[in-house]
Amino acid sequence: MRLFIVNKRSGRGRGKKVWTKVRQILEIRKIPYQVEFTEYPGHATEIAREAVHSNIEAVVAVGGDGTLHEVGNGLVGTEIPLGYIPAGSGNDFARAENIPRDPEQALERILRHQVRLIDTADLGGKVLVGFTGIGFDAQIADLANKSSLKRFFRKFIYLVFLLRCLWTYRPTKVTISLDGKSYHYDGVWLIAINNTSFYGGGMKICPDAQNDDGWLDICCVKYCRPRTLLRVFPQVYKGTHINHPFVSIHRGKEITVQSERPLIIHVDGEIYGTTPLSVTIRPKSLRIL
Ligand SMILES: Nc1ncnc2c1ncn2[C@@H]1O[C@H](COP(=O)(O)OP(=O)(O)OP(=O)(O)O)[C@@H](O)[C@H]1O
Repeated sequence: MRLFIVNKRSGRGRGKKVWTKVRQILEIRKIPYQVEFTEYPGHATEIAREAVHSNIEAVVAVGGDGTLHEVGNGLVGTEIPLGYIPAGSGNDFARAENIPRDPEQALERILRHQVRLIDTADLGGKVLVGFTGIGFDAQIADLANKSSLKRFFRKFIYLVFLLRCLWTYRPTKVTISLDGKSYHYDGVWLIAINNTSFYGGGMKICPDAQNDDGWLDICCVKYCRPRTLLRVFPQVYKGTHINHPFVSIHRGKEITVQSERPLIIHVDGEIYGTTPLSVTIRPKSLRIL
């Protein structure tokens, strides 16, 4: 029996539509299932944690990267595999894992039940499944999520706040420690610490990141003027931004980020807190389908 954890609100209601389609297929094909709907932030983790003690063969997250993150947090370190049917607006984990956006095809992949072990990373309490952003990008995500203009601008809300923050954001001094070695950077715009290559709805911020190689990839953007950042920005969708001198790429297993002033952090697309941050890789700690 598979348990589906559905965030009906994900993707501005896409979660509900996707689940209706998945449920129809399960019923037509007489495939037994259980379903639980999330009612508040953190609920998906609670449901997944409880499922670990029952006779469930897989837990399937239906939602965006936030829902995947929460279910992953409930299953990490256990024998129960995580399936994913993307229904969010970003769907960066699905992009990295080549999980089809079409619910029927995504379900087909789950039913094949081919288990793969992936890395996660410990943040001291929570676990990162896909990606983390610190600084400029997290600030944009925070403002966009809180904004009442969200309904009006929909997915373009990030672009609106990107343009606004470009002229108001204050780059700062940051120290990144990687497995004991420290890098001091001034004028830092953002630091991404990624297990998978994508974030922000298709930005290939750490193009070489692989979630089963035992490493976390880091992209640090620093020392550049807003105009330059804006000019180079489209290249992040191809991953070619890494060739610019103001972009530094690193890899590490134990990473700490300290900054002159507290910087906002997002983890798998949801606001997590502020710096300092410590991240430690947990190799092959999550089973996925
Ligand atoms: N019933 C609910 N009401 C309010 N928030 C919820 C509810 N259920 C889940 N959530 C929260 O909604 C957050 C966002 O969900 P999710 O990431 O799945 O969708 P999304 O933001 O539309 O997609 P994406 O992250 O791909 O853009 C989750 O992290 C979760 O904490």
